Amino acid sequence: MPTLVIYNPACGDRTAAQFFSTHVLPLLHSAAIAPAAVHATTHPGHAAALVAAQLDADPAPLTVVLGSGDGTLHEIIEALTNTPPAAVRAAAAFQLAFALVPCGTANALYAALFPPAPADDPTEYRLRSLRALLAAPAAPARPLALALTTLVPPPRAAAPAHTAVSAVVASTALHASILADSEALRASDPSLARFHTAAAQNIARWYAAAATLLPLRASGAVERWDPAARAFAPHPHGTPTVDVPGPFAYFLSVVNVDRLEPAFRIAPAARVDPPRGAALDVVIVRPRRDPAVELDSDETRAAFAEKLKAVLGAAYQDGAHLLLRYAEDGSLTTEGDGPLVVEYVRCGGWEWEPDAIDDKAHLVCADGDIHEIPKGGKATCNAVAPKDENSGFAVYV
Ligand SMILES: Nc1ncnc2c1ncn2[C@@H]1O[C@H](COP(=O)(O)OP(=O)(O)OP(=O)(O)O)[C@@H](O)[C@H]1O
Repeated sequence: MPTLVIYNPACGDRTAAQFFSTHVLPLLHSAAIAPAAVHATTHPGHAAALVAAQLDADPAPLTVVLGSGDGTLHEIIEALTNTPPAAVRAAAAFQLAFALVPCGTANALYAALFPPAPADDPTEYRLRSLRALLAAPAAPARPLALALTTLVPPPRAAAPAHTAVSAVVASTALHASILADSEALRASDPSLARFHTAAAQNIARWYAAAATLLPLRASGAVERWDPAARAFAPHPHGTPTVDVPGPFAYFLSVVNVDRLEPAFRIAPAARVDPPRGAALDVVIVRPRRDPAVELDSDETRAAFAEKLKAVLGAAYQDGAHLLLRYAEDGSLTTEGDGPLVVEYVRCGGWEWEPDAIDDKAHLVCADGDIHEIPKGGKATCNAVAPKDENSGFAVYV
């Protein structure tokens, strides 16, 4: 199987080149793996073009040793899914297996596949996927599910639908707004502090939209997490789709991961109770479930924003946000049997139809890329899995 080595020298703290020359390339050499080529990317889109060129020249199963964050991985997966190289189209299937070397800022997929422990040696920790490649075929690569989000224009619109491809996250509401605003702030604030600025700008916002959850292919139902039983159970309102009226504060789905940063375990069951087949774990917060929310006013939204901050803070406490409930007065508690603050569901997909008047509800985030739903349109997101173990994308774990 040919092996291509690609790293993004500009990602994270910009140390990928040094890490590759000091650790990755010597390790490949000592394992007698001679890469077909070693590339440092020079611009956005470069990694995808390099992989496409390799697959066009030779559509055989390919291994890519990839030094990057989630963004470069996303770029390769989206490009190959939406526009497979001609030779791959002719072969009707391909397998691309990654050995990931985390060099980005968040590295959500890597952190989910290799949850960090305090005792980890930092260098060895970053070499775990590469070591799994070297141990293959004892440990074959693990297939990745994908979330395909189609931005559907209104009926009779001239523009074609666009499909975004995620290997980590597909979101709307707060998460999409933070990503969009932090990108706009990048020029004035290149530090990570821009994410906090963007969060503060959006935390009190509610998003006017209607969502529908689509059933899992495996069970034919939408499932809802029961924190007391620590298990999913069929959603009580499933028929088999579940209508979820807005407004929303938070709406985020993940695929392949239980976390978006090493400690931010927003969808813990994705690891402790992984889905069988293609599935999305969706985390929803809707302000109208809060007994203290009666009127919609600035004060109400400001008070609810504090609760949302507490929810997201609890996600850093080993996924404790799923235990939060409303007391009768709307305060947050982990006692009693009040309504759960977070609705955590597992489903085959979702639809999101924003109200025309709410511009921010039209934003969709796919692995960090921001897309806009055309006015009068909607977003439809579906989980898909490789059709067999010899096709699609996989990661050495
Ligand atoms: N030489 C380059 N210069 C600038 N940008 C590049 C270069 N090569 C790739 N890119 C782009 O850099 C972007 C960010 O890369 P990546 O996601 O790998 O790192 P990150 O943002 O630091 O990490 P994470 O996604 O884990 O937070 C990608 O969208 C990619 O297209």
